[in-house]
Amino acid sequence: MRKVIYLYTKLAPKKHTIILCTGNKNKLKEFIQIMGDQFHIDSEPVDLPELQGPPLQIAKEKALLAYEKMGKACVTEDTSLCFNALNGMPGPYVKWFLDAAGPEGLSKMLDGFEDKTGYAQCILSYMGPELKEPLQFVGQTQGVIVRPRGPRNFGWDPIFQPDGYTDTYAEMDKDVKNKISHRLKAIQKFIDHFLVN
Ligand SMILES: O=c1[nH]c(=O)c2ncn([C@@H]3O[C@H](COP(=O)(O)OP(=O)(O)OP(=O)(O)O)[C@@H](O)[C@H]3O)c2[nH]1
Ligand SMILES: [Mg+2]
Repeated sequence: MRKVIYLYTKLAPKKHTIILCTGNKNKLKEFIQIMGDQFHIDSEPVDLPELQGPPLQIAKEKALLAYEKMGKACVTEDTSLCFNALNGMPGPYVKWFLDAAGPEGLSKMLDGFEDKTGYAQCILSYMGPELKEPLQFVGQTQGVIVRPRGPRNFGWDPIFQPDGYTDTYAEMDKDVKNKISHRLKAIQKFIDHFLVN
């Protein structure tokens, strides 16, 4: 019996726990779908103030605030939707644009521009007691901004159509989004870093 238990713990080692500080249930869901097989994801729904500035700086401050609040190693995520015709805006401020204008209004912002291209960006930040500054992992997916198509349960998913696809993020199966998304790419870099270090 002892041998069996030993073998079992060897073959099925306990998953590492990652604490994700986010108030966004859809982000959490995607984290679990993407990395739930490899890690146990614990979430803390802390409402963190977000400062103004370049995306990496905003994400860094968010990670430091989360770490200060939690008092232990944790992960935060900051997501941007960037329009090339607007030199990257609304970017990290997309949440406020969405709240004010909805997906329609957001897509109409590009009506006066020929260039409808843009990109979704995820900055994953990890801060722990062994670090002076957060580690940051950036994932980007290029695409075009379209009029809303598909379910409206997650942010700007209905107006973002990734390059090489005819569906918006909202129209595609979750499995497909999670294989090409900005979030997947940032998580992949995060996992690669911790696997080699
Ligand atoms: O269609 C979408 N597909 C996505 O994959 C996605 N990821 C985030 N978002 C939205 O973009 C804003 C980012 O702001 P954000 O990073 O500050 O997030 P948040 O404030 O909701 O949560 P958090 O800061 O507590 O983690 C918020 O409106 C999010 O709802 C997405 N919308
Ligand atoms: Mg936020």
